[in-house]
Amino acid sequence: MALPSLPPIQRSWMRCQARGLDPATPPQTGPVNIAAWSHLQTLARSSIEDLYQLSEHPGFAVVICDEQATIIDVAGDSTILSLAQQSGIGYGISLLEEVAGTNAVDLALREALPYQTSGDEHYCNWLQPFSLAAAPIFSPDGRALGALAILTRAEMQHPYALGMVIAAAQALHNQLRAERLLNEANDQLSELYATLDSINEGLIFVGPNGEIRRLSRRVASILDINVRSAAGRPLVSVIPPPPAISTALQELTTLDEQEVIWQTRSGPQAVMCSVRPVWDRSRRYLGSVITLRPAESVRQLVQQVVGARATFTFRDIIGQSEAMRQALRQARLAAAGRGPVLLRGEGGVGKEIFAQAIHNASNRAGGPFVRVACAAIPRQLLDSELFGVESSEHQAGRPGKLELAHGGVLYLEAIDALSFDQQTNLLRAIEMGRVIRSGGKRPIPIDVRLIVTGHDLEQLVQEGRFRADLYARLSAFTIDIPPLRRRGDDVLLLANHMVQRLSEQLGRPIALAPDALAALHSYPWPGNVRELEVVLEQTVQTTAKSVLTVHDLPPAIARHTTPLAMADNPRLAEAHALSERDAIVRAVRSAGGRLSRAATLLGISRATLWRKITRYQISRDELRA
Ligand SMILES: Nc1ncnc2c1ncn2[C@@H]1O[C@H](COP(=O)(O)OP(=O)(O)OP(=O)(O)O)[C@@H](O)[C@H]1O
Repeated sequence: MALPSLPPIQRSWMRCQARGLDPATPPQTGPVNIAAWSHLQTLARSSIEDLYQLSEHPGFAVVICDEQATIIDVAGDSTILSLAQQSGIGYGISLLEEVAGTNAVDLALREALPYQTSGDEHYCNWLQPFSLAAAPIFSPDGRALGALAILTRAEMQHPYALGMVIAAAQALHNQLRAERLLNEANDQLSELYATLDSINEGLIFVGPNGEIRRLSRRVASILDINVRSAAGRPLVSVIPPPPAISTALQELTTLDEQEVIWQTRSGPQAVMCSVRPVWDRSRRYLGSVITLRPAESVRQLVQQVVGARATFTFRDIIGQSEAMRQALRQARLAAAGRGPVLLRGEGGVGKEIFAQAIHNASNRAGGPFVRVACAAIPRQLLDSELFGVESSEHQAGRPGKLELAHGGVLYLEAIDALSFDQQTNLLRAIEMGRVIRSGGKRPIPIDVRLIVTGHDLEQLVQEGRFRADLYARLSAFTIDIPPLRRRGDDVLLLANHMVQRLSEQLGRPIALAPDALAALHSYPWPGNVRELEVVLEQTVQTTAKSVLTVHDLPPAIARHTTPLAMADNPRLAEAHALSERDAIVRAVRSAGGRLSRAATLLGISRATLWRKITRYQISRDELRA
C-alpha cells in the first residue's frame, strides 16, 4: 500500500536527516552565478522597487537568490539586516537544502512554487530566528532563474509577505518576457533594415509632418545625399521632392511607378518613384513610404522583360544564291563595323532578320535590339515614341526608344515616315550621343547604333523631303537584299526549311511533292519570303495530307506550274528528294518504327515506303532516333 505523500517541508526534513546534516552547521557560501546576478539585480532593482520600499519598513529584508539558491542581494532595514548578519546571512551564502537545511528559498526553487517557512520549520539553527517567504522567478520559457524572498523575524511574520513576493516575482517574469519580446522585435527590425539596405530600391519613410523617419542606404547613391545627416530632418530641406511626389505626400495619395526628376547635388536625376501612404489600424496616418529606382535600371529591366532582344543570327538566314551570298558578305562586314546601316529591299525580303543577325554578330550583341515601325505610328506620336517625354507637373515622364536602345541597336523601319524635324532631332541625337526628351531640356547620354530601312530615300532627298546629311550618314553602309524571285533555287531551300519547321510544330510528317516545288519555284513572289511563309502555313493548315501537291497550293501559285521534268531540273529533284526523305524519317519515327503505320501516314503503300527507304539509304538508327 502506498503511503500518502508527505508535505514538502516534512519531506525536506527527512532528506536532511537521511543525509546526516547537522542542524548546528553554520551558514556556508555557495557559487555565485555572476551573469544571473547582474541580470537579476538590474531587473529586480527597477521592477520591484515597491518591494524594496516595503523592505525599508522595520523588520523587513528582501533577499534575491540565483538558481543555485545562493544569495546575490539582500536589502532591508538596519535592524533585520544586522540580525541577519549576526546569523551569518548575507551575500554569497547558500540556501541550498544540502548545506542550509529546510528553507522556503530551496523549496521554491526545488518545487517551482512559492513557499513560506518560519522558526523551527527551518532545519538549521541559524535560520530558526527568521521567517522566509519565497517565490521562484521564471524566465520567459518557464525555467526558474532564481528566487525572491522576504526575510523577517520569526515572531514578526507578515501575513502578506508571501503574496507580495509572488506578485513581485510575477512582475519580474513579465519584465523578462517584455525584454525578450523587445529583443525579438529589435532583431526583426535589424533584419528588416538589413534587407531594406540590401535591396536595389531606395526607400524613404516620411513622417506625417514631412520629416524623414527612415531611409535606406541605397537612397544615398540614388539621390546623392548623406543618409546619416538626413534622418530626422524635413525631406524638403534635405532634397526638395519633385512635384508629383510632393502632391502625393500632401494629399496622402498613392503614386505608382512614375518617372520623376530629382534635382540632386550632381545634377538632375531621373528616378522611378512610388509613394504609399501608411495607416494604422484606427486609420491614423503614420506617414508615407517613397520607393526609388534609377530609371536606367528600370529600362534595363524593361528590355529584359519585354524582350528587346534580337533572336535571329546569320545561321538562320537561308540562301545560297549568289545574290544572297553577296548580301550576307556585306552584312557580315556591317556587323564588324560601328556606324549606321541602311537595309534596302522589297517588303518581306528579310530586312529585319538581317538587322537582327548584324546586331547579334556585332559587339553590341549583349545590348538591346529595339524596333520601331515608324510608318505604323502617327507622326505626332513619333516624337514621344523616339525621344521620350520629360516628366512635369502635368505628365509622367517616360523614356523614348532611343533611350531604351542604349548600348544596343535601334532598328527603324520606314525611316522616311519621320517628319523633317524628327529627322533633325534624330541626327542630332546620334551625332551628339545625347537625347533630349519632348518638353525637356536635360540631355540624356545615349550610345545607339542605327539600322534603318526606308523607301526611295534618294528620291526623297532630291525632293527635299529627307535630310541630305542624315541620308549621307545612313547610306554610308547600304545593303541591298535581293527579292526572292532573283534568288533562283533559294526558294526551294526556304520552302523545305519552312515545311520542316511546320512539320515539327504540328508533330506530323509533311513534305512537298515535286509538282508543288515546281510551282513554288516558278511563282514570282511579289511578297517575297513572308508571302512564301504565309502560303505554306495556310496550305498546311487546310489539308491533313503528308505530301503536299500542286493542287493543295493556292490557285494563283498552282497556275505557275511549268511542265518541268525532274531530270531537267536537278536542283528541284534534289529539293524534292530531301523533302521526301525527311518526311519518311519523321513518319517512321512517329509511327514508333512500324512501317505499315508510317506508310498510311504518308499515304503510300508499305512496299513503296520500303523502296524509298532503300533508295534514300536511310539507316535503321536514323529511323529509330
Ligand atoms: N533568308 C531567310 N531565311 C529564313 N527566313 C527568312 C529569310 N528572310 C526572311 N525570312 C522570314 O520571312 C519573314 C519576313 O522577314 P522580315 O520581317 O525580316 O522581312 P522585312 O524585309 O523586314 O519585311 P518588311 O519590309 O515588310 O518589314 C520573317 O518571318 C523572316 O523570319
